[in-house]
Amino acid sequence: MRLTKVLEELGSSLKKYRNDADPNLSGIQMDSRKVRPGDLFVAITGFQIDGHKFINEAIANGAAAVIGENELELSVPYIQVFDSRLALGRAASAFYQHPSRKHTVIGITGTNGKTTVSYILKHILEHAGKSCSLLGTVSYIINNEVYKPSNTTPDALQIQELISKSNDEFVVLEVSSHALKQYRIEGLELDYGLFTNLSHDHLDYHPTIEDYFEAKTLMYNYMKKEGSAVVSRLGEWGDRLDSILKAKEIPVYSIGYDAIHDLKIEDIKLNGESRFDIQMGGITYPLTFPSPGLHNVYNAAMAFLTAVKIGISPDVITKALKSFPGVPGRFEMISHPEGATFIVDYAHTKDAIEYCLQAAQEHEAVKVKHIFGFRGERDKTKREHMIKASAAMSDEFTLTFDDLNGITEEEMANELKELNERFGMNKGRVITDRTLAIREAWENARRGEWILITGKGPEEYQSMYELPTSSDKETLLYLKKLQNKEKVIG
Ligand SMILES: CC(=O)N[C@H]1[C@@H](OP(=O)(O)OP(=O)(O)OC[C@H]2O[C@@H](n3ccc(=O)[nH]c3=O)[C@H](O)[C@@H]2O)O[C@H](CO)[C@@H](O)[C@@H]1O[C@H](C)C(=O)N[C@@H](C)C(=O)N[C@H](CCC(=O)O)C(=O)O
Ligand SMILES: Nc1ncnc2c1ncn2[C@@H]1O[C@H](COP(=O)(O)OP(=O)(O)OP(=O)(O)O)[C@@H](O)[C@H]1O
Repeated sequence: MRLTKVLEELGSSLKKYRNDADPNLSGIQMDSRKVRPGDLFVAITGFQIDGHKFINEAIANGAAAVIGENELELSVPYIQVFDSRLALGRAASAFYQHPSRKHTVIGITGTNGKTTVSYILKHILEHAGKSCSLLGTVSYIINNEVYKPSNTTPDALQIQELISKSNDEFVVLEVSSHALKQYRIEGLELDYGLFTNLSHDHLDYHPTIEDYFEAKTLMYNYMKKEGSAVVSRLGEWGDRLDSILKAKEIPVYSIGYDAIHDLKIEDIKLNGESRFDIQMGGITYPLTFPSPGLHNVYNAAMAFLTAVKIGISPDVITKALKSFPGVPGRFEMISHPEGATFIVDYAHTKDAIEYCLQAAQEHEAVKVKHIFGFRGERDKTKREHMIKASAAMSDEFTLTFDDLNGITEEEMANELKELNERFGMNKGRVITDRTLAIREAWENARRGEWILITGKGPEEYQSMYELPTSSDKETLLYLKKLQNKEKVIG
């Protein structure tokens, strides 16, 4: 593609174009190390490092043109822009010929539930005989091929490239607030924009919860003309978003507990699996959903309403929900030979912990134990609330290491001790070594107990383990195998 073709799409982000050569571009890169002859290099002012420092390297590697924010004279055509991240999205979309226009694209934002709702939607769509790509925290899946994720929402370049490879009719993608602030979905066009909920999280990145909410609303700047929103109005943020979207004249379909909503949830019965009714258009649909917990009722309801709007029949959706296999690392159960149940769950907010502990209680557990920790520098303000939730709803809990992420073992150990003393209500203790904490729980597990281990799904990049496994689930499976072996040998 010619450089001028890309330039046409930069719109108001273009500041200055300093060369009238028009090279044919063979690719786009934002990392100088990946530049091949004929590529367009986009220099990003990063959080860690300034990409403009690598322009010479990019040119030495054969860059045919460069986009950047600084005032520069270069030996190749240089396009100066106001914001390189924004320009990157637009340029990548142009280069890959606007791939999102060829698919029905569903963006999902919110604090919790994005991964779960995306998996439920993919399952429903496939049940209805349709194909669906998925981009999110656990994996990127395109044409049934699984790629290891770099982020919850990939960078703009990767999004456009992956979607351009997709032969699937639908694309479901998780849209994080980080991604929205960093223009990672610039150049993407959405058919449906889903909002799950908002709660205390990522306040290390967003100065206030208002800023966090505002970032979430940015997703709706990327709707196709005929696009619509599906909003959970089970909380105040959903109500606020509803007003904002109506002011923008974006059609909103909502879920809630009242008849004013397009989908009304009622008659919830939680006992391991979830049974509940959905009222839509004067018809009641009784549903069974195998993933435990009230939060999963909400997730299933969001997916139900979205699927109906897509045009899938409620009968097909009902059947699909009943056979939903669950999401890796979300309330995954591992049975203990003595009759206890271990659960691995990715809960890392106060709300998520409460939903999970409530779901364990629904099973009439003899005792509910909880093992969890905190990520290093991230979100220090939410730790107190997570401990309070656990102290209020579990019978006992263990604080342990999670990702240390920027702080030392000693600092984290002291923090766990101090937080436990202040907010643990004498129910907590600290075992810093996570593997040891899990092993200790495994060895002491008794019939009827539920032991919830939260904070880590299967995502490898979250791992802080050295040995012998890379996730909480693998640790449990390893202990189980070890115990079975010991039994055989004994
Ligand atoms: C803090 C943050 O959000 N950083 C994101 C940001 O990185 P950055 O562009 O600032 O990276 P940088 O290292 O400063 O590099 C600047 C530029 O120099 C370039 N470079 C660098 C070295 C070199 O030799 N040559 C070169 O050209 C780099 O390719 C880059 O373009 O832009 C990158 C591209 O989009 C992201 O991958 C990266 O996410 C990092 C890995 C990250 O950890 N982000 C987290 C906080 C995040 O985004 N999380 C959310 C979900 C959160 C949740 O819900 O739990 C997510 O969507 O994943
Ligand atoms: N609708 C919901 N409301 C509150 N908590 C939820 C909801 N759905 C899931 N959870 C809890 O949050 C955890 C993370 O769920 P999920 O991975 O679906 O969310 P996410 O938005 O993708 O999270 P992240 O952005 O951090 O990857 C789950 O393991 C569960 O404990």
